[in-house]
Amino acid sequence: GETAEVTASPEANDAEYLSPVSIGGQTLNLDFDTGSADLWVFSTELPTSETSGHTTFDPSKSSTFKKYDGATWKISYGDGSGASGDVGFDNVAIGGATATSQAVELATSVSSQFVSDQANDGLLGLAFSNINTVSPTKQKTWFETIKSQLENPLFTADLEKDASGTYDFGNIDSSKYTGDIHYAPVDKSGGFWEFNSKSYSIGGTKSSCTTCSPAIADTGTSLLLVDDDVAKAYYAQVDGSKNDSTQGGYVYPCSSNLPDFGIAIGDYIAVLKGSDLTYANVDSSTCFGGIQSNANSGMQIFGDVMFKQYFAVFDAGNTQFGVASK
Ligand SMILES: O=C(CN1CCCCC1)Nc1ccc2c(c1)OCO2
Repeated sequence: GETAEVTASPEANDAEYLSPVSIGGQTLNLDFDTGSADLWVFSTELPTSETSGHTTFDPSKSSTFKKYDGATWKISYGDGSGASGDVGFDNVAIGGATATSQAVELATSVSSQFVSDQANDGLLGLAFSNINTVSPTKQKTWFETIKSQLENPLFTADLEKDASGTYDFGNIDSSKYTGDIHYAPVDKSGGFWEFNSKSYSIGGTKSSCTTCSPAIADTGTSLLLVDDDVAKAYYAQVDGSKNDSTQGGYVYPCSSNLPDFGIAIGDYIAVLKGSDLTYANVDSSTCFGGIQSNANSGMQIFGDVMFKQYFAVFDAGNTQFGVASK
């Protein structure tokens, strides 16, 4: 069976990580997103006013591209961004592994967030295809298309703080983590890599929260979006912190010593170091937290803030998600 490895390069503030993907021989830099299941790209079908700075996929230049007549797609993300367009099939290669006849969704419209993010040429969804948005027939993700060719039906994420990391497909590279991998069973019925998270710790003090929302492992989200009462409890321990609506969340003096924050991945508490829980500067003395409220959306979203501190295994063979120290 095959294995494949690809670099994941951070944008400013580690807001997102981009990886090179070859589609019909054309290489675009895509955001690998375990929180969605559409593979869509900036394309020559977009208005040129919206493609400045982006690499666009040109189906007319691919000898292997096949149009999927009548199929369309339309996606919107939790941050309010979105895109839509039409569909075709092509050969899609990542790190030397090629999925043939992979559904490739061509954008004919993208929201302003994507127009202005010139490093991002589209998304590669790694969630489950029951949430793919192609109509009239949902399409498989790249991972689902290639899974049967892989040595093992899994992939791993090793994202780094202000440095390039890797995604690996088909194998677990033991040089990338230390100690044990701690797994939680995944409920994939909602389409996400979803698991229970019924406790947390702040500065080493553990709390159980039987009413806490389930969590998803989401490489496409920068931050850690936790239930509102948990975010409140965390920042109650940070002097001078406040939930500032103009900044869009909790801010505090950059001189603060942030407490460690433990998140439950099933029965395992992964402790995130407080020293790595600041996301960005708001100004020279005010900082924006990596932990933010999910506004009680009913889902906790464990994004890149977690992946930068823990090696992650997305195991479709056993429908489980695991983390290990690194
Ligand atoms: O939207 C995303 C991630 N998304 C991945 C694809 C690119 C655009 C950003 N995350 C997200 C998920 C839930 C949210 C949220 C953001 O803000 C409030 O709730």
